[in-house]
Amino acid sequence: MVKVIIAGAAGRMGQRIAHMVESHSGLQYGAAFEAAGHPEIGRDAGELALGRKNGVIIKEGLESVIEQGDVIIDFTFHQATMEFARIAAKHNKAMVIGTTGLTAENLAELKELAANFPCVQAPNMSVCVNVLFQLVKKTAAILGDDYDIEIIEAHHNKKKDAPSGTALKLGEMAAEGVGRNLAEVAVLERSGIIGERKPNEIGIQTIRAADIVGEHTVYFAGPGERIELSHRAHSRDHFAKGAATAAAWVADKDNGIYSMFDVLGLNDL
Ligand SMILES: NC(=O)c1ccc[n+]([C@@H]2O[C@H](COP(=O)([O-])OP(=O)(O)OC[C@H]3O[C@@H](n4cnc5c(N)ncnc54)[C@H](O)[C@@H]3O)[C@@H](O)[C@H]2O)c1
Ligand SMILES: O=C(O)C1=N[C@H](C(=O)O)CCC1
Repeated sequence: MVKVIIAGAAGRMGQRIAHMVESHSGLQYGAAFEAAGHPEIGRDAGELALGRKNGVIIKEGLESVIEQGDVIIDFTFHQATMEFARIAAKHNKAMVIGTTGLTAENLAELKELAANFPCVQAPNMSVCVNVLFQLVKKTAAILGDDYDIEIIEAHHNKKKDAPSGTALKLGEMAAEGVGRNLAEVAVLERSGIIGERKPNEIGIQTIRAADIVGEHTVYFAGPGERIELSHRAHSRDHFAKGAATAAAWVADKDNGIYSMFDVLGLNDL
């Protein structure tokens, strides 16, 4: 049985991950922790997330629970994630990182740290979104340079990072498909007299509203017609289920960075 430590256990994702860990036959809810000063510290994590006590008390900080689990599942905030990755590297504990908003510097440091622990890192852990990533790359490769690529994402009004990690990954996959570097062609905002659209741009636009769980559409628009590839999340459960699947998968892997393509066997599509 793989024992899981849930970071940010009182958060929106932390609570849904508790359900998916409890219902996974190979996982056990080992420990839970929250940020210093969080009002749920000291509370039974099961009572909070599952509606029944499970004896896992929400503690303060990762160091206080690091020996109580085998895999840390982290859906928190990018600076906290990096702090946890440094601790995981020190203790050789596996990690599943779903937190988005990691900078290029964060990702470079994570890659170095992962020489000391096995780590699955992905901006979206849903099966359908990971299939969509591959479909977008294939579609971009088939249609080529004659089609304008634009991405729109919509999320709830509590989300802190923009564009979403998923939208950025969709942009990367589309860019790969047409042989471009997203960092060179991404357009994240348009306002004023901006002139005509450059043919190689990949636009990514953001909507934040109410309780939208997560929606992404990629446009491939040519003269007189377009394809729209969309994913709409109905709940957070498919992200949480993906995180649980990744935790069970990564527990016995060699040190290094893995993606959900590795976990789901989607690399060779
Ligand atoms: N990869 C995916 O599939 C996926 C899916 C959904 C959300 N996310 C990402 O997960 C992250 C969290 O999303 P959310 O909606 O659950 O946010 P949230 O704000 O509801 O939860 C985050 C939790 O982390 C806790 N936290 C912050 N700093 C901490 C620290 N230093 N130590 C311990 N706990 C800390 C907060 O107190 C909070 O409870 C975001 O980056 C989001 O984009 C990823
Ligand atoms: O609710 C969020 O926050 C989500 N974040 C991820 C992202 O930024 O792509 C995945 C979808 C939900």
